[in-house]
This record gives sequence, C-alpha cells and structure tokens, in this order.
Amino acid sequence: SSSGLENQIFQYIDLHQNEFIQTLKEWVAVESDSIQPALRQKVTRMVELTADRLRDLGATVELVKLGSHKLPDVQSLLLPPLILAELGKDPQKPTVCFYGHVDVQPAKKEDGWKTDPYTLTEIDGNLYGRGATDNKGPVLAWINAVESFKALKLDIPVNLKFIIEGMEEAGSLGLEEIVKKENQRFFSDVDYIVISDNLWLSNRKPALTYGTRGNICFSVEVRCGERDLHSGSFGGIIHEPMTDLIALLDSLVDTSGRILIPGVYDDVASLMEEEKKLYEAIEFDLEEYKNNSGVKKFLYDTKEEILMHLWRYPSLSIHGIEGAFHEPGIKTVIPARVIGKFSIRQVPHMNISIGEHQVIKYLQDVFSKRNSPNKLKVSVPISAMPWVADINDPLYTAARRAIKTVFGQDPEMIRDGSTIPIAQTFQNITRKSVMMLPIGAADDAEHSQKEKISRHNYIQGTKLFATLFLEIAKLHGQLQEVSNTTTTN
Ligand SMILES: NCC(=O)N[C@@H](Cc1c[nH]cn1)C(=O)O
Ligand SMILES: [Zn+2]
Ligand SMILES: [Zn+2]
Repeated sequence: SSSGLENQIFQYIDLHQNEFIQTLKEWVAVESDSIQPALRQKVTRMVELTADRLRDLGATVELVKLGSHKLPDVQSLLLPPLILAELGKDPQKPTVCFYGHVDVQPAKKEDGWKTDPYTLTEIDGNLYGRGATDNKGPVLAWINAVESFKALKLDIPVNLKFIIEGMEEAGSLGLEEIVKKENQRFFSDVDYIVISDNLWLSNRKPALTYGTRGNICFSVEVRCGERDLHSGSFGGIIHEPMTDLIALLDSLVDTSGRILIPGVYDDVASLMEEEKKLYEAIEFDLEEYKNNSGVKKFLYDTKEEILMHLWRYPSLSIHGIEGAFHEPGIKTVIPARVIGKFSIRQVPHMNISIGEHQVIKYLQDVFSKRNSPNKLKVSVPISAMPWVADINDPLYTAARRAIKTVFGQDPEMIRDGSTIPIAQTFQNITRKSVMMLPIGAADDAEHSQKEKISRHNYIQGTKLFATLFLEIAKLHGQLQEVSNTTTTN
C-alpha cells in the first residue's frame, strides 16, 4: 500500500493527467522518424524539444554531437545530437540514469492507420499515435514523475541523469562510442540504469524485463545493370535481379520458422531443466497475445514454446525489398537493382561476427548455384548484442516494490524478443545495474499501424517512476546501513 507521500504525489499526477497528455500530443506531432533521411531534421528538432523540457525541470543539459553517417545513395547525413543531462548531485543520494529515445519508426496514414499517426488521438481510453508507447510516452512519464516532485516542492530522493537519443530505431548509431568515452565521467557516479522501452507480456499485468534479444540486420543487393528494363524487350532473355533475390530470401527459413543457415543454432545456450520451469510458471494468455497480433495461428501451440521462441531462440524476419515496384497498379518493368532487407534476432551465446560470416557465406553459396551473372553484395548496416541481467540485483527489488504499490500486484518477470541496442553496452562498459521497466501493455502495437499507450498506463507509469525514485532511495539507505555495519565490525 502507498504512503502519505506517495498519495500526495499520486493525487498530483491524477490531477495533471490532461497536461501530461497534452505534452505527449506535442511530442507525437513531431515526425521524428530516424530511418528516412528526409526527416532527419525533425529528429534533431525532437531532441531539442526534449532538451528544453529537461532544462525546464532544472537539469543541466549537454547536447553531444555524434557526427554523421553514410547511407547508400545518400550523401553523408548528420546524426542528431545525444542528450546527456543531470539533475541533482548530492553525494548522499544514489544516482539513477534513465535511458530513452525520442525517434520513431516510420508511419504514414496510407499504411492503414485509422487516425493520423502524428496526431495523438484518444479513443476509448487509448492514446493512438506513432511514438506514443515507443518511446515518447515512457520518456515523458519519467519526466512527468520528476516534474511532480518539483511542482509539489518535494525533495527528489535520488540524483537523476538522462541519456536520451534520436537514433535508436536506426540501431543507436554513435551511442556506443559515447558510452565508452563517458564511462569515467558521466557514468562514474551512476548507480543504476533504467530503460523503459518495451512492453508487458500481458494487456493488464505489469512486468519487469531482464533480457532482450540482439539483432543483426542484413542488406542483400542484386544488380544486373545501370537502369531498369522493359519486361517486353528483355523479359525471357536475362537473369532478373528480383528473381535471384527472391530465391535468396526464400532460402533463409523453412515453413516451420527454422533458420536454414548452417551453424546458426550452434552457439545457442542449451536449455536447462531449471530454465524450462521458468516458462511453465509464467502467466501468459496465448489467446490474448494472438488477438493482439490479429494473426489466426502461430508457429507453436504451447505457451512454453512461444515464450522460448520469442526470448531464447533466434528468429529471422524479412522486412522489405528496396527497388521493387510497390505502388498500386502494374508497371511492366524489370528492376535493375533490388535490395532485400532481413534480420536475425540473436540470443545468448550467439556471436555477431560469426553470425555475419555464416550468413554471407550461405548467401554466396546459394547465389553461386544459380549461375547468375548478376552482382551480389551483402552488407550489415547495423547489429546489436542480446542482453540478460541478474534479477537478484537490488534495483529489481526496488522496482518490484514500486510495481506492487502502484498496480497492486507483483510483476511478471520477463524477457523481450526485441532489441535495445545499447542495453548490453551499458552493462558491459559501465558495469552498472541495468533494468528494463516497461509501462506499455502487450497490445500497444509498437512499430505497427495502431500504436498506442493507454491513458491508464501512461498515468500509472508516471506514478510508477515516482515511486521507483522513493524505493531506490530506501534501498540505498538500507545498503548504506549494511555496509556501515560491515566496516565497523
Ligand atoms: N522498442 C525497442 C525497439 O523497437 N528496438 C528496435 C531496435 C532495432 C533492432 N534492430 C534494428 N533496430 C527493434 O527492432 O528491436
Ligand atoms: Zn523503442
Ligand atoms: Zn522501436
């Protein structure tokens, strides 16, 4: 149950919920899509808007330049700056660093959105819009929590640091380098790192996340010449790039979802009895999860198989083909150059460079059997490692307590099938405790056409973060007591 202090904060948050939603609306309105080069300025604008908000809280904000990156067919493109901010520097208090991103996946009304993706629209208690849950809503919930302490003139019981980026959806370009560079400075006094960039496993039951899959993204280019050709004039007499590419893509997975690339499963951690029991104990409504997807049948029928194939086995997804004619109507063309995009979600203990080599070799072998004179080029634009944390870390204890206070129930301890590129880097480089504390529900449709966060989750999520500050402070007090006792004995 909540304390008097918590009740005071919760009341403030409830009373100001429409203002919090208004700010989310303003943030969603910025088309901060980090994938499409033409929208890069909007990402930078979004980062600046976030920096303004942090300054309003009284934080010291540094905008770190990340340089530029090279995209195929595009002159080098400026990366949006990275926000490093801090609020409070009391040596008696623990320091919590929040990581989030304010860039979004691409979205167009024509993709099948019922509402304009960049106009946050409330329908039946749900706030629809691109970035509502991934990740603008959670970033703002954290900021709202801080703002609530400030507005009530309450002492924030922890020092806060913020690392907010604008390139997460494009693989967190430039971020790893900064984490390494800042390890002895920005991160030196950080005790805990909290990420809130994933979803619960259920539409209603809160969760705490201790692992994510990694990802290797591949681009496979097949080219026959410099320009597209008329299929009447050349169809039937040339090796078509698209035919080669479709054959290559079709050779990657079988109908049961098994990846066909030799060696891919070699390093996957073996399944121990104890781990198996973990999946059996998890509360997971398969029907609800299926309904959320809108898909009638999954590749597996049991909860245990589904969870294992989301969290502890790799998967291969084909995302798209650049250069293919995709508009409505018929265009009788043979595209000269097509680029297939797919990715492999990696799990412990798979290795990125081994995975890259296995895939490149396999594609070259399949291609060489086709006797095609076309040019094949395989590249790896981005990759990220899987991450698994120790759930016995005190940070998880604090979060469990905060969840119990706000939601009245214990969280489901989960892993996530998606990727937070920087999670493992944070853990490896800084050696600090890293935790993912989601506030979005399983039906939030991240990356999809009906992305949303519910009003309830956004507001309760704000309360959760405020409570987490208090729980971490309590925990730190206890930890100090323990270490004092140890030294005096
Ligand atoms: N909400 C986290 C998220 O969606 N992350 C992306 C990151 C990524 C991975 N590969 C390319 N981008 C995800 O797809 O998991
Ligand atoms: Zn995200
Ligand atoms: Zn995302």
